[in-house]
Amino acid sequence: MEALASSIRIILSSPPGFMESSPKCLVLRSASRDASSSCLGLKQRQTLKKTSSFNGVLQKADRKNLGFECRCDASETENYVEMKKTSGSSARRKRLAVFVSGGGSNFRSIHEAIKGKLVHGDISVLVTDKPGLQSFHVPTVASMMKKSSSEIVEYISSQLLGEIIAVGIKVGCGGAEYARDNQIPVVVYPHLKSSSDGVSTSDLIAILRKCEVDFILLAGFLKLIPVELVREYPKSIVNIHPSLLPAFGGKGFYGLKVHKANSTCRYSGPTIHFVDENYDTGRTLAQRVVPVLADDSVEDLAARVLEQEHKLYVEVVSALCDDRIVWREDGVPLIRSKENPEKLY
Ligand SMILES: Nc1nc2c(c(=O)[nH]1)N[C@@H](CN(C=O)c1ccc(C(=O)N[C@@H](CCC(=O)O)C(=O)O)cc1)CN2
Ligand SMILES: NCC(=O)N[C@@H]1O[C@H](COP(=O)([O-])[O-])[C@@H](O)[C@H]1O
Repeated sequence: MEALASSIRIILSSPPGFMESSPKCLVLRSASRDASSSCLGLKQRQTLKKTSSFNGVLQKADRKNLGFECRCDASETENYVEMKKTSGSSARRKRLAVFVSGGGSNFRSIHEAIKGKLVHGDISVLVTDKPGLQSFHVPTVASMMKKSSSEIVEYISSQLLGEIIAVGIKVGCGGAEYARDNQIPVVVYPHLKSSSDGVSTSDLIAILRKCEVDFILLAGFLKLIPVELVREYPKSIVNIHPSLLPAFGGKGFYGLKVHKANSTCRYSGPTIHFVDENYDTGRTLAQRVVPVLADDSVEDLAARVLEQEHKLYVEVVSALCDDRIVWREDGVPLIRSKENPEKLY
């Protein structure tokens, strides 16, 4: 029982971005992260709901995503005036959609660069394949927590003000939480067959158009972007991959799996590429090289690559927002240097 108590903390309030809870609703934040989720930064929250209309509440919460107003920063208006003064053009700041599935550290570093005025764009919407709240039966929660149902019921009953009707787990991701904490609208995509969550590709395209999104940034997003979306945003979707493509790319190569495969080499590093309809086969735009050290663990290598990812993605997004991407006649995309406009790299 102590082990269970140590891995679950009870929060008797609704954290921001969480649906309103009834007096009998507890939010239990589980600190436990199993191996399969470690690369996704998966956090689990458990919610107890006295009502049987749990899914109804979920659907209402998720319907908000479809009706949300696209975000238009006050700062954006202010910067727009600034750009009009300096450039004399009526070009507005670029609008970005970021797609995540996990911890969202690349998303956060881009957002921080925007706040630090290193990137002259704005994030209008965050898209994630991780749904909001989901309701599970107690036995399912028990198997997720690797406990018996009676242990789950006994522990939670000991903490509860009333009896248990259902237990819900919030299977979210750090990126979505960061977005909610920073008032960035969150859309769940793709539509999940298992529940009412998520929008269809055509709905997503409509939302992105409504938000006047210029560029889509994939940052740890683990689903294949369908050809309809790729065609809707030609030369406007980029992805970051944690190896020097074409090495260790393609289906099955994501998260720590990439670093495990790469650990047999002497060098690694992030690649940012334009997205086509297949995994990791689009035109490479930028790369950075890091050494693979003899005594590196997979996690050591992942951390070294991730540090360079954050820097490289900010550099690339800055170039995208400044219209500094140049397509060579053979179809190779290059970046025009900010400091020396004569220089392409
Ligand atoms: N059309 C494209 N979609 C996506 C691309 C792309 O280049 N073109 N890049 C990926 C990101 N990625 C590598 O950078 C990548 C992500 C996921 C996979 C993968 O094998 N996924 C599994 C499912 C994993 C899960 O759902 O947990 C699979 O498809 O079986 C490979 C590469 C994003 N989308
Ligand atoms: N093939 C896709 C892939 O493996 N992407 C990788 O997922 C991680 C997401 O981290 P983050 O959520 O902290 O940005 C990053 O290392 C990114 O390169």
